[in-house]
Amino acid sequence: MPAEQEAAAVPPQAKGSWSSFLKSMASFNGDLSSMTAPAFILSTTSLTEFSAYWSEMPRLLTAPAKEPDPQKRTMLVMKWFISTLKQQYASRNEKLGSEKKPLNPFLGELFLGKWEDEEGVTQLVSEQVSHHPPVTAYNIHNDTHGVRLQGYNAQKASFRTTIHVKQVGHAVLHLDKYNEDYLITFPPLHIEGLITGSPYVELNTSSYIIGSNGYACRIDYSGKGWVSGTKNSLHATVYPHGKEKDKSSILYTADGSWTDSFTIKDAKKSVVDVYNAKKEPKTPLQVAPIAQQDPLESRRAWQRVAEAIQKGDMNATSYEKNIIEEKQRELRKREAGEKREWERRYFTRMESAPVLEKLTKEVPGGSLERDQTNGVWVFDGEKARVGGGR
Ligand SMILES: CC(C)CCC[C@@H](C)[C@H]1CC[C@H]2[C@@H]3[C@@H](O)C=C4C[C@@H](O)CC[C@]4(C)[C@H]3CC[C@]12C
Repeated sequence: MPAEQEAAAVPPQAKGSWSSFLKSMASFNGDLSSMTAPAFILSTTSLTEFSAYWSEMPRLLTAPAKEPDPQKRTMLVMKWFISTLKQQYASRNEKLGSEKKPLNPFLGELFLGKWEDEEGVTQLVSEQVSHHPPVTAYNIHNDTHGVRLQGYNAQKASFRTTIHVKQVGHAVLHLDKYNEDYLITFPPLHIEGLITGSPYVELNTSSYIIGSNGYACRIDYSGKGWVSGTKNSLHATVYPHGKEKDKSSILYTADGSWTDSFTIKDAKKSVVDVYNAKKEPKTPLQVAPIAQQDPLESRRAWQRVAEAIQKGDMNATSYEKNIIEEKQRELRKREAGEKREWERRYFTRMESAPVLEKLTKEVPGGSLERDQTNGVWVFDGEKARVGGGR
């Protein structure tokens, strides 16, 4: 990297703090929440909000529920999943010019909202169910089409020339009409552009979608690389369980870019669909005005921190963050004294999860990794009915 190109995107007054940040990464302990980043890279959005990326185009989420053929349904689940990647991994870069460090949610933090469009109402509940390690759980459901997505995720990071993140956890898409489940695993990622001060996410290796209908999908990710390759590329295949390596069993393929467009072909290599991420219309998420939100709701709880970050006032940011952290420490102390755990508002830790366990066995090297997510988390409909409110 030529010296003059180094940290080119870093504001002049932040060059010192960016190089200190890069140096501090050499002793990074893998805990993303404890990473102290310079002000210009801080986001005003909490990780609990990221759960909304799963359904910004409800039409694609509900499409599999309308398809009677199980192979095509699996292909439509694949199409929806790939369509969410741009929002999940590239939207901050596109909107803000670089990836940012999200706010680290506190235990019990909530993010609630809904999408209303021609698909009916699609409801979102996102809750921080664990602080050590940080785990976010979510439930997204559309009763008009009998579609439910629930999942939880944690991140395990390491530093080798850049930040590498392994995602732990999974999501399950359930279709009522076919009583079908699709286990979704998450791709590992790494941060590019760290040296130049304009970080962005690139996805690595592969992730899986395993249907209880006997079909599965593997998505391979590749990026620009040192010598060749194209940014944000993917190659995906749909195949019957156990036939991942058998080319003659491939039912559908998808090739292209998860930030631009990809083409889906059938077994005869005929084009079935071309998805263009730049043209697909999104439905805006509706979130209650801050004044009407529960005190645990993300935008209300972080309001003063977000204002301080926006002003670039680091002293006020630390002061306001400290108030939240102090309150959390007090709560944990009280719970320890009373020998009880924080009561999650919408989710419950499950001792046994037979459907998940069965589908996980179909993922090469798959395991539920309960110890890394403080348990297996499921949406608790009864809790939501009794105390969930909105
Ligand atoms: C920018 C850099 C200097 C700081 C590192 C920030 C780091 C903690 C952020 C960067 C990207 C974030 C990913 C994000 O791309 C998307 C998702 C998908 C979502 O479903 C779950 C959260 C996750 C994995 C974010 C975690 C925090 C990441 C790694």
